[in-house]
Amino acid sequence: MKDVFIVNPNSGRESQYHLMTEIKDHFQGKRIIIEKTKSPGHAVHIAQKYALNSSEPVHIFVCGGDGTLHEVVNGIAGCKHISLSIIPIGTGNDFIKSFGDYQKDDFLDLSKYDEPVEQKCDLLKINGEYAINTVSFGFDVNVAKHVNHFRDKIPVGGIIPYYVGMLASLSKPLTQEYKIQIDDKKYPNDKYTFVVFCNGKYYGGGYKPCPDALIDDGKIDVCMIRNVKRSQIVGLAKKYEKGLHVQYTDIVEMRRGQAIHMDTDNKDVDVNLDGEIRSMKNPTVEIVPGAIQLLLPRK
Ligand SMILES: Nc1ncnc2c1ncn2[C@@H]1O[C@H](COP(=O)(O)OP(=O)(O)OP(=O)(O)O)[C@@H](O)[C@H]1O
Repeated sequence: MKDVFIVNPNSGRESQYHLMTEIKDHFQGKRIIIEKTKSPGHAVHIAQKYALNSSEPVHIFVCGGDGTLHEVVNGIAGCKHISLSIIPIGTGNDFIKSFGDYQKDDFLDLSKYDEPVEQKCDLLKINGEYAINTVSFGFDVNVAKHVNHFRDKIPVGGIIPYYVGMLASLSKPLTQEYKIQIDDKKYPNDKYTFVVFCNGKYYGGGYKPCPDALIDDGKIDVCMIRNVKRSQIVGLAKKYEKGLHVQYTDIVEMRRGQAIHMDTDNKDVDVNLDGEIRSMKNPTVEIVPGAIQLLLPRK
């Protein structure tokens, strides 16, 4: 088995220093490969190199945040000879929060990957691109856009960019109109504030749109929140953080399915895939069961 570290050198500079020291200590005398990304999108190509060029088993450690994880997943989806471990040195690292039995430090401890726990993981596929955690439309996409914009200007870590993004988004319209079809069921045209499709449970720096989502159930969990008023958003956000919004059945609808179509009237809409923003019209989201072999740290 070949061990390959794909590292975003811009992610968590302090944790990165510790990680490099730990890699040297832990793998002393063993052959490992460290691949540092050079630009956004590069991690896809690095991962593809190992996915396509050989059938020798490869253990990829993705070292970064959810953005780097998203890229690596897009390079290796469906490749049976690649296993993936996540070393969360990014800012939000929302995907690993779905593993409730683990703390972040467990993922950072390289000695815990000597006898790892195998875990199959589904992926979401939307118009040809994969997402491992969430795909979403609406208010949170505006927030994510502002978060990315703010981080480009002021390199502040932690939760601050998410709060700034939230405040900036409150000045924009809070709803968009969509026609949604989940498997065979069509939902009437309606105004939605959030539409979130989940494989993992958390996104956006710790919000919990689909508290019951499982990464290996072959299903997409769906959270649709209709027409929230500006005066309701802060109260709702507090509940949303804990996954308690599901109680508001007058505005919140929770569903589960395998294929979802969004009719956007042929207009381009912004979509958030694991924190990366894309623009698409009439997208279809499907589940791809067991597309990734995860190796989790030993418990
Ligand atoms: N060498 C690089 N230079 C500039 N940007 C890079 C480089 N390598 C990767 N990136 C980009 O950096 C973005 C953010 O990285 P990443 O997701 O690893 O950290 P983060 O944003 O701190 O974490 P999180 O997404 O969990 O909040 C990714 O979208 C990726 O495309």
